[in-house]
Amino acid sequence: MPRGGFGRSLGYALAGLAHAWRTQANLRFHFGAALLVLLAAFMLGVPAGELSLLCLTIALVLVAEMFNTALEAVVDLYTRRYHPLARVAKDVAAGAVLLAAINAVVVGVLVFYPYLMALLHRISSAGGGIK
Ligand SMILES: Nc1ncnc2c1ncn2[C@@H]1O[C@H](COP(=O)(O)OP(=O)(O)OP(=O)(O)O)[C@@H](O)[C@H]1O
Repeated sequence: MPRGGFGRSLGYALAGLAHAWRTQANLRFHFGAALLVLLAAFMLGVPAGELSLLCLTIALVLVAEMFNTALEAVVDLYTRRYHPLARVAKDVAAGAVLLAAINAVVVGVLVFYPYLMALLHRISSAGGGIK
């Protein structure tokens, strides 16, 4: 049965996601790290506002990775030979992913720091109580 415009577009978008997932080890790594971060946030009781910030930050990294993959494909479509502009395009796209990843580390430290400190404090207080 032929799909309508929206169904077709959704299918293409999902195919793009599946292709990136299959071919990009970095995307799988970032996704796995994101799941661990979200799990830790739930366990530490990080509230919804800060959880949203973490989700936005994670999405920024994954979206940058997807655009990097798309740009690599376009460059490779244009030329497989060495070209200084091809290098610039790929390096700048990779730099964008790096920036997003550095931002994610900074946001992660800022969000998790007080919760980790509180947890350490609780653990050390409990240890003191046992003596
Ligand atoms: N056609 C080209 N001309 C010049 N330099 C290129 C070209 N293709 C790749 N490079 C250089 O090699 C680097 C790696 O390119 P490549 O396409 O292998 O990206 P990658 O990040 O290794 O890909 P993937 O994300 O699929 O692992 C680029 O960042 C660029 O510096």
